[in-house]
This record gives sequence, structure tokens and C-alpha cells, in this order.
Amino acid sequence: MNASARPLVLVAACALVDVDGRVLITRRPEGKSMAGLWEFPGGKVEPGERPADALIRELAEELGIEVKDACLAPLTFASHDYENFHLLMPLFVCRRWSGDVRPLEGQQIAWVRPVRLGDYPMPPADIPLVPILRDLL
Ligand SMILES: Nc1nc2c([nH]c(=O)n2[C@@H]2O[C@H](COP(=O)(O)OP(=O)(O)OP(=O)(O)O)[C@@H](O)[C@H]2O)c(=O)[nH]1
Repeated sequence: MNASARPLVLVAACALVDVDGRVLITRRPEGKSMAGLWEFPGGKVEPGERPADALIRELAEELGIEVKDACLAPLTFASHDYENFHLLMPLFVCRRWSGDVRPLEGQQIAWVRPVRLGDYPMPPADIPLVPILRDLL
């Protein structure tokens, strides 16, 4: 698809960081696009929704945790041309939430030191985020 014809898709995602400084990544299940790749939890922002609210909703649905707006800080973003859409993905960081992280959608999860993120195959949009996370977290 011609780059200028690609719809812009807004996805809010999060680097959840635990007390040991490890970051949560989740594995895209079979049957989805880019199955098997590791990504940051989050999802598409619905029309009329604020990115932070979309993220809070997705973190509750996917991982069963409650995150307060004040505990989300902007970290960086990804902007990437996929074949059929352009992905714009603000990446927030969150170090405080309530509840235990549980993979509610059957997804594999991993808590990973930022220096080891490169060991996990990720979607192309996420690759430039890895050195940024290593430097900022
Ligand atoms: N949550 C999340 N999505 C990402 C990341 N990197 C990346 O390219 N994406 C893409 O952003 C979109 C997020 O959509 P989604 O999570 O709400 O929905 P989905 O996987 O069911 O969508 P899809 O099956 O239509 O691709 C997907 O196309 C996904 O591949 C990431 O780190 N986290």
C-alpha cells in the first residue's frame, strides 16, 4: 500500500517495571498477526478514548491489574510503517499498580531486564524501542 494511503492506527502500550527493574513483555498468541513475537502490553485506542484510558482498560483486561492515571508517565513512542497501516504507539512507563499480574488471555508473559530485551523477537515497530529502554530505565 502506498505510504500516504495507509491509515494511522493509534496503540497505547506500557513498560511495566517491577521493583527489580524488570520489564513485562507478553507474547502474541497463535492466530493473531505477528504471532509468537514479544510486545509491550496495551492495545488500540478506541475513537473518543484518551490513550492513557485505553491503556488502563487494556491492562485490566489483559493482565488483571488496576493502574491509576497518575502512575502512567510518557516514556517514548514508536512510529512505524506496516504494510497496511502506520502504527503510532506512545509507550508509557508504570512502576505502580494494584493486583498481581496474571495473563488473563492465555498469553505467555516474561519479566525481563532491559539489557536482555534484545533476546526476545519483537514486532518491527518495537525494535528501535529496545536501546531507548536500556538507556532510560
Ligand atoms: N500492544 C502492542 N501492540 C503492538 C506492539 N508493537 C506493535 O507493532 N503492535 C501492534 O499494534 C497493534 C495492536 O493491536 P491490538 O493489540 O489492540 O489488537 P490485535 O493484536 O488484536 O490486533 P490485530 O490482530 O488487528 O493486529 C497490533 O497490530 C500489534 O501488532 C506492542 O509492543 N504492543
